[in-house]
Amino acid sequence: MTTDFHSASAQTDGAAQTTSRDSSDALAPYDALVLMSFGGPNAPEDVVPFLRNVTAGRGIPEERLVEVGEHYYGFGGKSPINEQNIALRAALESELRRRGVTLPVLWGNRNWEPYLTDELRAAAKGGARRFLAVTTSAYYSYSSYEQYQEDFARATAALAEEGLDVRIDAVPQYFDHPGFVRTQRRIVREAAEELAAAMGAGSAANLSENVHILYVTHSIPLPMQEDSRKYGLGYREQHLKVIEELAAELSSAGIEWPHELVYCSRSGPPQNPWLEPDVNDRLEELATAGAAGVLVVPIGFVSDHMEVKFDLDTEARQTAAAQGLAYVRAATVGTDPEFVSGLVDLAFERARQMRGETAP
Ligand SMILES: CC1=C(CCC(=O)O)c2cc3nc(cc4[nH]c(cc5[nH]c(cc1n2)c(C)c5CCC(=O)O)c(CCC(=O)O)c4C)C(CCC(=O)O)=C3C
Ligand SMILES: [Fe+2]
Repeated sequence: MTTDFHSASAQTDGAAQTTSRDSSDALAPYDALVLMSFGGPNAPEDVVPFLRNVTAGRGIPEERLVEVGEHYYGFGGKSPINEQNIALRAALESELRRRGVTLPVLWGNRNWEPYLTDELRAAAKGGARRFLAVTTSAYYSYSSYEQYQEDFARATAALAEEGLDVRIDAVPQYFDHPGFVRTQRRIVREAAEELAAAMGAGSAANLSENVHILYVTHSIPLPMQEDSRKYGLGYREQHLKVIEELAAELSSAGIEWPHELVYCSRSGPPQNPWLEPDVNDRLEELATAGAAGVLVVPIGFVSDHMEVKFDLDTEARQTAAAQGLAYVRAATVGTDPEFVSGLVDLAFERARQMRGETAP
């Protein structure tokens, strides 16, 4: 997998030097687009060193690390996230080519190979200097946004020490961007029909049983939630804004199921408060209150990585089954063409701003 990437990057390093500005004007002054992500293990022997990278100095209890390690071992020690990022990188590249842009698309991570700093170094040695990053998180908070900004600063500083003067800018988070929201609208409509079909109804609008929608995102500690309010809308409220749009979409299709925002993947010491309720707790409560089915919509995640595969497709699905609830988990945006095209629109927009053609 890394081999694949390195051969792609070897080609693109050359391109950064030789590509004429003409074909790449839409992203000038940038020399490359960078897909920035979290990273995940590729094999069982990667799991412990990966978890050490993630939690370095962050006070995650040992029991939690063992538990999360088990999630990865349960999937052969391999996170799905890397293949998903390889696919997203390729989709971004195709969309750029379709629009006549020949710039390379690099892929770098915070916690596992290919590491951001290494990928930037290779590109910089090929002559690239200015990078525009797109991250795999749609929302603003310390973990989903600022930590990536810190990664960019750290990589830039490390390369400066080596005499490589690079600069990285990023597109804004995109939870409220049309490419993301329209894709989620389509996804939620399709998933509602899937649940209706699973429950034997002809259509979602005609489903008369007691069904609920649980929109799911990654829990964060309450102080991190509080801090995220500096972005205008806090982390939780950014999700509520997306949910409002999705509820309107469903309503226009005659689907008025009750819905709420719930959380998964809580970690940290039990005495520290995190955003609640947990998806599993709500599934049990809803079943007790007479619900017959649930639609779980992972709006907090852009692809089916470990939180989705384990916390939702494994654990929450089991909870629902034990309660006799019909359960459908909606797709994530993944490499949906409308989503990918929206990311490229954002990159073009950022480049226009950088060239002084539009106001930031
Ligand atoms: C908001 C948020 C996103 C954003 C949504 C997004 O970006 O999609 C996200 C993404 C991810 N988090 C991931 C994995 C982990 N996160 C951890 C720990 C933590 N996450 C937190 C928050 C978030 N995390 C927090 C506040 C912690 C504890 C403190 C800390 O350590 O900062 C831990 C340590 C063990 C544990 O405590 O669970 C692991 C292994 C993976 C990879 C999955 C894969 O391999 O497929 C991905 C994409
Ligand atoms: Fe996380």
